[in-house]
Amino acid sequence: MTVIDVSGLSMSFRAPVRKSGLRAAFGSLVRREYREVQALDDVSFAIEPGEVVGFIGPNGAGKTTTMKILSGILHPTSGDVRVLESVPWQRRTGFLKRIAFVRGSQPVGGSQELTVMDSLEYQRLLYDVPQPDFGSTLTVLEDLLRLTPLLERQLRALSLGERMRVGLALALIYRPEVLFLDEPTIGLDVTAAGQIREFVSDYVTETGATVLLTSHYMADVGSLCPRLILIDQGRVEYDGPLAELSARLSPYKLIRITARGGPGPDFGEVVESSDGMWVLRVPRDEVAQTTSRLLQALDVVDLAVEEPPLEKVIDRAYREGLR
Ligand SMILES: Nc1ncnc2c1ncn2[C@@H]1O[C@H](COP(=O)(O)OP(=O)(O)OP(=O)(O)O)[C@@H](O)[C@H]1O
Repeated sequence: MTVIDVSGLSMSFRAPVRKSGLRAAFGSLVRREYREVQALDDVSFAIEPGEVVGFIGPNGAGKTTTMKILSGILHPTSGDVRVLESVPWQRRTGFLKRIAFVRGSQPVGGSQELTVMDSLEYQRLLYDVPQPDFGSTLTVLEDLLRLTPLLERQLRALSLGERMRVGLALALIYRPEVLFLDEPTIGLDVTAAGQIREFVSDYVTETGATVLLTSHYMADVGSLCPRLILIDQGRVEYDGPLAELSARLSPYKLIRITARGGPGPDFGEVVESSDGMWVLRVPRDEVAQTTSRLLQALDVVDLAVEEPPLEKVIDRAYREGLR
């Protein structure tokens, strides 16, 4: 069974046009002008059970709009969508209990006066989680998200990183099968972001959940998502393995070499060098041959072949497009 099936999805918003200045402000009270924003234009993709898919694109590409539609918050202008065989915007209780939508920009809603434990209890009642399941899931989440010291704290007193951990716990306490994660590491420091990534990876391994994840941080995408869907101006530009996108956009690999004397100019373009270490940019189909020549010609201490940094690949995709 396909978990997420999207076909010909389009969404346009009618946004009021407001000109600046007092006269224009009064004018808009009498006669409102609108402009049409085409956020999604004929988007199609399918996601199978247990897949973790990175949904990436520049600002305003349509990622959050798609997630809102898939989680039943927005009704699209047109198109067919099935998530767990349900139409999301019909918001059937049975469906809502099987999915979760977590936004890094606002991970915990509701009354900020409640403690974390009260909020978890509230979720238990709302989602009808049997007490034994609640207890066992909470034990796992406490451990994976290091929640124990936070349980008696009020939501309003949590730091950004703590809010994200709590937001995930609130979303996962009812064990959803499909997880929509919108920028789960936004604003977090390197360590906190790494912990969230590790948690998502463990959760997926343990539960087999299906995940659609947006992020502007390539570390999230690179470490969690074997498959990428790249969207730009509301249209899907790429859907496939991460490695293939890399190969398509960057016909080079990097050879990182530590050697006495240095490689010299005839082995490839040197893109970085320091203290006996050089990074060479070499066409993909010449990597094996260049590596063997390097090993024969030089006193090599260390050698590694690397993909170009994902940031560079994606930046190129955003700036130059894929068509
Ligand atoms: N409620 C709305 N009314 C009018 N336009 C909207 C509304 N919501 C989104 N849009 C527009 O739809 C387009 C897609 O927005 P969306 O938030 O889905 O982008 P995004 O890919 O999530 O961007 P970001 O990476 O900046 O979060 C943008 O042009 C945005 O301005």
